[in-house]
Amino acid sequence: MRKGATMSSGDARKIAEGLTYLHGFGNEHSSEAVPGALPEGRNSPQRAPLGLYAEQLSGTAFTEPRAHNRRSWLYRIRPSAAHPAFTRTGNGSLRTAPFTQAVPDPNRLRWNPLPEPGPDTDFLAGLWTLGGNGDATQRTGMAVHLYHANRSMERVFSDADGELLIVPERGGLLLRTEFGLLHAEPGHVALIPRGVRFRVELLDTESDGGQSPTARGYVCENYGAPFRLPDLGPIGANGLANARDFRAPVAAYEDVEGPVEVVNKFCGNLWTATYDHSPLDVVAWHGNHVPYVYDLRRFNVIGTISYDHPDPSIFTVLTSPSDTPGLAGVDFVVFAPRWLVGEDTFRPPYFHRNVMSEYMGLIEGAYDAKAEGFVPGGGSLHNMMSAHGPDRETFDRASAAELKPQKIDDGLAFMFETRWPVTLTPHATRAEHLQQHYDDVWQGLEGHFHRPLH
Ligand SMILES: O=C(O)Cc1cc(O)ccc1O
Ligand SMILES: [Fe+2]
Repeated sequence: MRKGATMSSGDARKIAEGLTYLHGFGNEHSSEAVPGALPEGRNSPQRAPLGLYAEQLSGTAFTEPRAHNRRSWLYRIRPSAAHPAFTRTGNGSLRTAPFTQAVPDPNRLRWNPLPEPGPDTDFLAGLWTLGGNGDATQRTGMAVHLYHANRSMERVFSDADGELLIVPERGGLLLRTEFGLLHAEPGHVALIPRGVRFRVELLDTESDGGQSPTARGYVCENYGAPFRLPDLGPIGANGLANARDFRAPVAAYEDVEGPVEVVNKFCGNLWTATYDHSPLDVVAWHGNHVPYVYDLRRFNVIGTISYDHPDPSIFTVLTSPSDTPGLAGVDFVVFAPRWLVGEDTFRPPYFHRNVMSEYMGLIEGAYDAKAEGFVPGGGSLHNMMSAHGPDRETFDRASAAELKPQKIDDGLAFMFETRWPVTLTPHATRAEHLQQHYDDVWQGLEGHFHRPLH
């Protein structure tokens, strides 16, 4: 039995709240849980320190430009190669690109939150794929997943198909990774790089009294180039998500012998193997292919101080560039608390049709383009060129509002914006929580044209 298998969510919370971190996105970090575990001056000495095994984990091709190259060196009790064969296991509600089973839908679509999970649902079992694009085997595109869980994972998971951007909406998470531990609460995001093994444990909250923690949220699975911070151009050297606010774990390892189930997502399917030890056995590491947590409230929001509503690209936290400059495979965008001061300006999001496809979710509160129906844990999809924008109520209110400086601080929404249309999974098209009359929010936007008199 692994250490921690009987740990309560209260104990996990104590651990989560006591964690220390390394700071900075993309840094060449290093950490050792035992002094002397990290070799000096070379990556792969003839004998690694303390009898550990040295192993490289590559997130980009060896030959990619230095500025974008991602890899880490891990010094571990057993090499990752020491494992039995994987065999297929059920995929649950997890699906992978290419998404070919449903016809791509030009309609505006909106979902309520996932229903409560069935008994004994861990994070992996609770993943429910909404849709996506590209092809995981080609390392292009992305998938939108939601999750709901009511128990901590005991097994370990890794995703060969892409990196995972986890966006908790309900319930804190303790992420035990090969690199160490991370704590993510609603309002934070966690980024698990491709191939990194991890386990998600649920943290109790005051409201559940430690009895039955539940967790819910969103996941962007990015099959493409690893997320990076966007260039800032004329904004300057600072702003948006500041690199130093990304926190990486310090090394922490499990020295555990005995059966541990390890599940590997590979080209769309889940494969399982029972190891005779925990693969979270990394005693020291260095590199830049590392997991992070980031508090979205640290986002330095930049917007107009004169007039007009800037395009939401100004709210980009992380971007996965594609092979066309400026055209993201997927952008992760946050609508964080901010002041609106634009003069003679329709301040909420404008009406628009976008070549990019927009999946939006809500972590907390409300969103300034929608008066009702877009709720925390729910989501909307406005696919390529679909016409959308403020609902009628928002349009009426914002068109008449007195334009005093106004603080928007009653919500936290986000968007996964992707260059390819999002095709749904069959279960997303027929889900009970798919709203039936979303189009109605734009009903009653009547013509007010002052026609010229002839
Ligand atoms: O559709 C949305 O709500 C997202 C969005 C926000 C915004 O401020 C401008 C354009 C846009 O697509
Ligand atoms: Fe939009």
